[in-house]
Amino acid sequence: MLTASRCLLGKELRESVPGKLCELFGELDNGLHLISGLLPYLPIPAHRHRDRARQRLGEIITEVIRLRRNSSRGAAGTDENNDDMLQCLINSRYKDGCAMTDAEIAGLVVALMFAGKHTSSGVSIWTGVHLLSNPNHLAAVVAEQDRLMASCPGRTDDYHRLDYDTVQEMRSLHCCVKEALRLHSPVAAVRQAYKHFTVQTKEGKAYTIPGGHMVVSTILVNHYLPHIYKDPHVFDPQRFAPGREEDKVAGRFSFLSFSAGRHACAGESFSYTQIKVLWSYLLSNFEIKMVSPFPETEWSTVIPEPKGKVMVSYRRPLLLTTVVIWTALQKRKRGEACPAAVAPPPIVQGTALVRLLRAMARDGPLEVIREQLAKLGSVFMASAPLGLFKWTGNKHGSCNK
Ligand code: HEM
Repeated sequence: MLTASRCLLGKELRESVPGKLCELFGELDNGLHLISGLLPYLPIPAHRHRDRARQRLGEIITEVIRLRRNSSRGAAGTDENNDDMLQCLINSRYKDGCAMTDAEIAGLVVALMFAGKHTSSGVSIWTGVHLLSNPNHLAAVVAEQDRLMASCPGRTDDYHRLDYDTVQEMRSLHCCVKEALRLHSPVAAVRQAYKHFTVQTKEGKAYTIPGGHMVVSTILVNHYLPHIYKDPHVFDPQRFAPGREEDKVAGRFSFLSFSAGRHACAGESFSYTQIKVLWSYLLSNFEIKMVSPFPETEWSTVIPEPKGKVMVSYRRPLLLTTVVIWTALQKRKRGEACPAAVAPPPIVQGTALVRLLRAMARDGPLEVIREQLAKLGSVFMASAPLGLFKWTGNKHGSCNK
């Protein structure tokens, strides 16, 4: 919700009313029952709450649109400071040169937020569940994170800043998200046939779809066809890697999670980026283990999410390391005795120094940390086999082990 609201609705709403937005979108969710598909305005409490929330959302968003339109640059429709979807829609023009009304814009951004909410969160959870249950794939993704973070262009100023290009390079993580999508596609594609047409099965049997009929593409069934996907029930992200590319085996309709054709999902690229940013952040900062059993699928909801709670345990070794060493640095600065040895947990190994600086950079400007290190004149030594991380030898001579 937070990343989507920043990208789609803009920084005003992301920063000023994030809790309120979550609550209002939650009310929209609660108004989505199976009966809503048949009788969307049935006067039941869930629908009343939904409609009230929609109205409130409309008011909040149109207020932002009004402020932007009235601001000097917003009035010209070219406010480059607002790099979000809301501003794109404000700036857009119909073919006859007319701008969209505030109500149209508000309706579109609410629809976009809603289209991506459960789909992306469901796939994020499935991606995590599969990754945490497959140590080999998890190790490959973590190694990819380490490699890409080490060469991320933003690292000197703010080591942890992810940029768009780096996210696009996360091939292993991308394949894992795609494989989670294949196994747990959240949406079915529904189309109306305008004129009759014939389809043929691979055995050569022909079926005619009469014009006017609704056609539901059972994406999940397609994704488990063994002549397209080898061992279709197995989580195997490598099936999308060069050389195998099973998502192309049956032509351009082999992989259908985002549907296809003119009305394919408009948010495909955004979803991948969002889910990858989320897992990149979690995997770079936490050691996570799944402690609940592999979840079953909840088929009774509109979007099949994991049934029940998925429980994980997590710890933040970098933070611990940072706190221990940062505290010692501060003591040193004040001229107090510092510990003879600092021994963070065994997780601190080969890339410890890089990771340490990265973690420290989050607590304060890197310049300050560099200054601290220079003042101290310390040498950090990573002792990988023992998992110890010590500092030694400084010009004051009091701390040499
Ligand atoms: C993992 C996440 C997502 C999945 C699996 C997904 C899947 C789909 C599918 C299958 C359709 C086509 C439905 C049909 O053919 O009847 C669709 C349509 C659409 N999606 Fe998504 N979606 C996701 C995320 C998003 C996001 C984040 C956005 C917006 C930011 C979005 C915006 C849309 C829109 C606007 C359409 C309608 C396109 C049209 O009718 O022309 N989706 N999505």
